[in-house]
Amino acid sequence: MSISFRGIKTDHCSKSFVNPLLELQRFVSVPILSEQQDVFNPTEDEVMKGVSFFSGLRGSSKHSARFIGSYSDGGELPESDLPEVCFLGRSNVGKSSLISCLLFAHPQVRVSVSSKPGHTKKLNLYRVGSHFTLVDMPGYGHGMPPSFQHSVETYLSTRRRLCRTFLLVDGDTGLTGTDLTALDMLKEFGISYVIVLTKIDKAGRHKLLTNLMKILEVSRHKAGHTCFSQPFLVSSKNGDGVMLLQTFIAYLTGCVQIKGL
Ligand SMILES: Nc1nc2c(ncn2[C@@H]2O[C@H](COP(=O)(O)OP(=O)(O)OP(=O)(O)O)[C@@H](O)[C@H]2O)c(=O)[nH]1
Repeated sequence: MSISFRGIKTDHCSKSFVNPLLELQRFVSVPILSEQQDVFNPTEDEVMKGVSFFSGLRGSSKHSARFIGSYSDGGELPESDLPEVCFLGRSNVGKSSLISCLLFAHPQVRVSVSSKPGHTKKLNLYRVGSHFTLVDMPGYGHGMPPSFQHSVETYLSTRRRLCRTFLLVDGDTGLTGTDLTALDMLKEFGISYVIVLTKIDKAGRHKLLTNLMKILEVSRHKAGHTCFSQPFLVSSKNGDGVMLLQTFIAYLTGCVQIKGL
């Protein structure tokens, strides 16, 4: 599948229609992803459909997003038949900021963000209409709550409708030792996941590319088939990559169909 993609870039959180991975590709002569690897490359029309699920507008019907609750034990979450995706990563990597950006069209939903690592102590659930649920997890590493391991492992091993885990890695810092431990855990649990590089606005192009290539190499060797081969690159500060990620989540949760997939 070809990876050409037309990006219409604006500096607005909900309007940044750009694939930062392909922007980076313009500066390297070798393909970042090989021809054989799966690529998520929706058309502009498909992106608009995906984004409409997040904005709450779908055809003539409207829906809203809401906060469901906070849970310190991964086994205590309310049962649901809706598909779910969760966001895992080091403390301060930008999980809550990304969820806030994904739910940008719903200012009534307050996602608490802090510059202090370890701010998110519980699993926080957000629901978009009656379509899917987003789960913000506590961060690992600095400021990690004592309940982290039990809570997150219970969640990952028991959640029936978990369709994908997003493992967030800081695009400016790159992979850390704790990220490698998280990759091992996901592999051990057989969890399907996708890597998301955050804070790409902070990283210079060279650093971002170096960190991205390292992640691709490690995920190829460590993760095998449980890791989706295309990482997503995002900035919650300027919205780059967010619409593409919204579309991917809408696709994973069965809300939109993407031609060729
Ligand atoms: N420049 C930049 N800063 C970001 C971005 N995303 C998050 N931040 C900042 O990073 C800090 C941590 O963001 P959070 O979203 O609270 O991170 P978290 O992963 O939920 O953190 P924990 O609660 O510790 O697990 C905040 O100061 C954010 O403003 C981004 O895309 N770009």
